[in-house]
Amino acid sequence: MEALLDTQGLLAGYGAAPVLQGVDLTVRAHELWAVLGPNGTGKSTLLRGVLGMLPWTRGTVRLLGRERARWDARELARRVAWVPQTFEPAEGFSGLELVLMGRSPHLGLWGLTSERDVALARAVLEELGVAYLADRPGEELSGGERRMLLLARGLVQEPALLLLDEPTAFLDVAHQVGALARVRARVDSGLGAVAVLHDVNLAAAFATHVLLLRDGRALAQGPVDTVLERERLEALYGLPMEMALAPSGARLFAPRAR
Ligand SMILES: Nc1ncnc2c1ncn2[C@@H]1O[C@H](COP(=O)(O)OP(=O)(O)OP(=O)(O)O)[C@@H](O)[C@H]1O
Repeated sequence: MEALLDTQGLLAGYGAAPVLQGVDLTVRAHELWAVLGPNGTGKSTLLRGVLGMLPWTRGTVRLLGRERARWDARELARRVAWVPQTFEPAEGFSGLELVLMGRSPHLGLWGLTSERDVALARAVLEELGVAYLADRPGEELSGGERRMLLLARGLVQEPALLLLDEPTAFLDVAHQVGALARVRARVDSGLGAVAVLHDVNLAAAFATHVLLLRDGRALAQGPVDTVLERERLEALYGLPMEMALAPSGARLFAPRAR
């Protein structure tokens, strides 16, 4: 199966010194990669580097089999969606209109949305349990409501590859689980996804694979069940950790408080 994303030896940064120091990552359809690591370690930089949004990157980045530099931006936006950490909605747009912006790479010459586009946007809002946001003014929304709209915008884009930067930040626990469950359902149907997360237990529950990133390098990467281990998480965060088995069989990780 052709990789949706393939980076080899990715170096990327903003100033003189690289933040990413040679990351290799291959993501295929049916895979949800969680990227875990301490603050400032390069997780968002990895997503931005993949998308070509940084002052400089070295190494190779291939998206759907083609070098990133050879993609036309609009063509790429039909295949790859990015859900950033935050956004400031321009004034005067409703929740539905903000979500519909995800359809723009698919629209024709005049940029007019069709009934199908609107139906799709409403269906995604419904699926995420936030249909009530459709008619709300974007600038009035809370942090969590904005996050749900960002995710909805990424999903209506109908990408082959979805890149999510902390999609669960600001969400209550029900919306965290709801959002990742919807992403995972699409991954099971053939989407490929990369999600920067801070919650190890959400990664354990929803990811198929994990990349542990520390100081711009991969500490470990691979299938979630083999890579997520207490000792590795201790090395990742520099903190004593505990692991327990829930009655369901799920592994639960927590920092050791004392
Ligand atoms: N626009 C920028 N210009 C210069 N340096 C930056 C810029 N954005 C990020 N950095 C630096 O790059 C490093 C990695 O940042 P990045 O945002 O990738 O970290 P992260 O792992 O996503 O962190 P967090 O978990 O805190 O979101 C940090 O040292 C940060 O200060």
